[in-house]
Amino acid sequence: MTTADDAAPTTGLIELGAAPVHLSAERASFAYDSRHIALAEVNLELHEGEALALIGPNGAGKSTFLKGVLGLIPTVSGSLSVLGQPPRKASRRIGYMPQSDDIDPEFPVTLRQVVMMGRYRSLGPLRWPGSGDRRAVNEALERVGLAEQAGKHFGSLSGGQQQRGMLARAIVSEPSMLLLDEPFNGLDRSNREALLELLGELRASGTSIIVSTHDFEIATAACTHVLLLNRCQIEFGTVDSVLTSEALAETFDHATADDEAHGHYNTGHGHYHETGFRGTELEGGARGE
Ligand SMILES: Nc1ncnc2c1ncn2[C@@H]1O[C@H](COP(=O)(O)OP(=O)(O)OP(=O)(O)O)[C@@H](O)[C@H]1O
Repeated sequence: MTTADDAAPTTGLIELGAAPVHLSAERASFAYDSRHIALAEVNLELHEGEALALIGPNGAGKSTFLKGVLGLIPTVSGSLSVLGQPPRKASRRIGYMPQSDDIDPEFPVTLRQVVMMGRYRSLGPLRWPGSGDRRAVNEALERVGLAEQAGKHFGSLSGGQQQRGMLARAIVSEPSMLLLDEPFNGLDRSNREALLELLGELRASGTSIIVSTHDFEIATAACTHVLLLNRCQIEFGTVDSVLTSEALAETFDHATADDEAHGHYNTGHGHYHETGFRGTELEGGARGE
């Protein structure tokens, strides 16, 4: 058995002319405690500039996978290499936008200060932000269309603006890889389109992206690859090859069967019915029909 930390560092270049490998998982399994595997047997490879959508019901393991890539939870079997390194060592080169944030809206902090938090890891313990850091913050705010709000109290911004601020924080250190947990939730159409455009620009500059989403339209518009999950890998491949009605049925129906059989995890089956995810996208919008 190998673990992430045992994985041999690679140069990231697998063959002449190939794009560098940014993420490589071989039978990787993740756990929060020693008794329960939260997500089992992931096998995939993602290259520079590619984008991966994580799709599965509630409790399927999407956030768990992101935490595994960040090295916040261990790879308990198999191996995971991130940017050619074990996950914890690569985390400085990763930008992360969590699903919900820990910033109390009452906390007296400006948007500019929130974005500067994204520079602290690269600043190190004994260095104050310099002009380069301030320039990076301004540029990140510019990219998400919030330059004019920089001095505002973070808590006074709208929900969509706060989300864009968190995205600015995730990209301010120019990460090689960007992880986004449900970034499109609650965004209106124009904010969604602006985010899609920004993700396209980041990919064109070589950033790889992993995005957890419940939205097929986003997966198709923003991503090159899809990982279907339900506590284990159901399927991985290019968007066109994976988003078939059969694979989606397996991902979501399997959830119901397991949930009923074992009653031990939240599949979110009802949620997908309620939102029309299965009723609309699976039947009408899925590929391969
Ligand atoms: N901090 C934790 N400690 C122990 N188990 C956890 C923890 N967080 C998640 N899990 C378990 O790991 C499994 C996968 O959960 P995860 O949050 O990764 O799913 P998800 O696909 O991101 O769900 P959602 O769409 O609801 O955000 C679930 O069984 C969940 O209960």
